[in-house]
Amino acid sequence: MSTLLEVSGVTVSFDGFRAINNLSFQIGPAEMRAVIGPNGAGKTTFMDIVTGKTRPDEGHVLWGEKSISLIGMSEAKIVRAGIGRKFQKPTVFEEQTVQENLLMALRKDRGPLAVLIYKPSKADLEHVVKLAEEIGLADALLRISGEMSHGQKQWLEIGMLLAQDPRLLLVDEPAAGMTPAEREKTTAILVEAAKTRAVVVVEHDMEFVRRLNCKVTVLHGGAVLAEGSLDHVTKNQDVIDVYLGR
Ligand SMILES: Nc1ncnc2c1ncn2[C@@H]1O[C@H](COP(=O)(O)OP(=O)(O)OP(=O)(O)O)[C@@H](O)[C@H]1O
Repeated sequence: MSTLLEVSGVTVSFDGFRAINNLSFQIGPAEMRAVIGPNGAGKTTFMDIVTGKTRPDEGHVLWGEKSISLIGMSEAKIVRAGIGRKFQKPTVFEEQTVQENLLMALRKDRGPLAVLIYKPSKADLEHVVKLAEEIGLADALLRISGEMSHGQKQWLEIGMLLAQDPRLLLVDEPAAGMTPAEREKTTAILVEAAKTRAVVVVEHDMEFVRRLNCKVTVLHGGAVLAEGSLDHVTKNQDVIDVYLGR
């Protein structure tokens, strides 16, 4: 398997406490991966490292075919390199419609003047329709985003990230606060997205992880405790002891 992201021997300490401890793992170019683990396992810190928010003390974070180091790269440059991150709370422009939000996400030139004089091209409008179909909001293009449900806002934000066509999408607890029906639809959106890019989902909800039907990495104490299918890792006694059995 070729590698899109390689994290090797990464360590991060906060005031002497090792939040990430010699962490190593790899993600392939079009794969879905779930990352699970108890509170404080280092899941958020791992995403902070990959997106350039936190700089590791040791180790390598290599990206793409050319194995470019992401360490020391600015957060904006990492986004441009093709890494998108979805935080837990949706951050759509509430007063704008779904279409306007998606158009804004597509825009390459975001300078103030460019925004003022922007008229969407036919190609941009068609692209937005396609994105809206991918996130199940094709019938909601003209709806004001702030009036939609929590789940719909989350899908819109996923669509806004997909508009940037990232090669890796990091998604933090997408199922939180969703109804069972919304969770199911979220699974479908992410599974579809992972056909053409890597998608890494951090999630506590085991039913959600099961439906993603993918390789699972269990973090504990800032390192990989177990890795494999969900059935494989949930049978692991260490995983039961530190996470599932609690
Ligand atoms: N900026 C920081 N300063 C000090 N300690 C930190 C900082 N960021 C994270 N930590 C600590 O590092 C450890 C790992 O935290 P992290 O948030 O990555 O865990 P997590 O697996 O995402 O947990 P959760 O499931 O609760 O979100 C925790 O013990 C946390 O308190």
